[in-house]
Amino acid sequence: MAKFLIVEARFYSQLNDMLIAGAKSALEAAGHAAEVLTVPGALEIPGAIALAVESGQFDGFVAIGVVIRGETYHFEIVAGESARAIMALTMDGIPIGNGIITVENEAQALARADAGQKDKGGEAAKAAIALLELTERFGR
Ligand SMILES: Nc1c(NC[C@H](O)[C@H](O)[C@H](O)CO)[nH]c(=O)[nH]c1=O
Ligand SMILES: CC(=O)[C@@H](O)COP(=O)(O)O
Repeated sequence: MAKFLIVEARFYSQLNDMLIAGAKSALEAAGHAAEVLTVPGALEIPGAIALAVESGQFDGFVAIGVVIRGETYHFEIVAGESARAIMALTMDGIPIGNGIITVENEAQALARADAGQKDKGGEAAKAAIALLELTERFGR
C-alpha cells in the first residue's frame, strides 16, 4: 500500500469535494491510502507538493483544483503556471497526477468534477499511481 497526498486548492468548495471523492475512490480501489492538504489556490499547489516531498512522508501526489476563466489574463497565469510547475516536479521523478481542471465556465467544471461523468479527480489519481509504479519499475 502506498501513501498519497491530495493537495487541493479550495477555490470552489463543492467542485473540489467532487474531485476529491473521485480521487479517493481511485486510490482506495487500488489499495492505497490518501491524506488531504488544502492550500489557497492552484498557484500554491506545486510549492506545497515540493515541501511535502522533502518530508519524505508520501509516495505520490494528486493535485486537485478548479480554475474558471474570469475577465483578465490571470486565468492563463493560474492555469498555465500551476501546470508548468507540476510538470517540472514530475520531470524530477515525483509521481503527481494533475487534477486541476481549467475551464471556461461552471457547467464545464461540473461535468469534469463529477466522478459519474468525466471524473478528472479519479483520472488524476490513476495517473499518479501509474507514475509511482514506473518509479518502482525503474528503481527511483
Ligand atoms: N482564480 C483562481 C485562483 N486564483 C488564486 C491563485 O491560485 C493564487 O492563490 C493567488 O494568485 C495567490 O498566490 N486559484 C484557483 O485555484 N482557481 C481560480 O479560479
Ligand atoms: C482564473 C482567475 O484568476 C479568475 O478566477 C479571476 O478572475 P478575473 O480574471 O476576472 O480577475
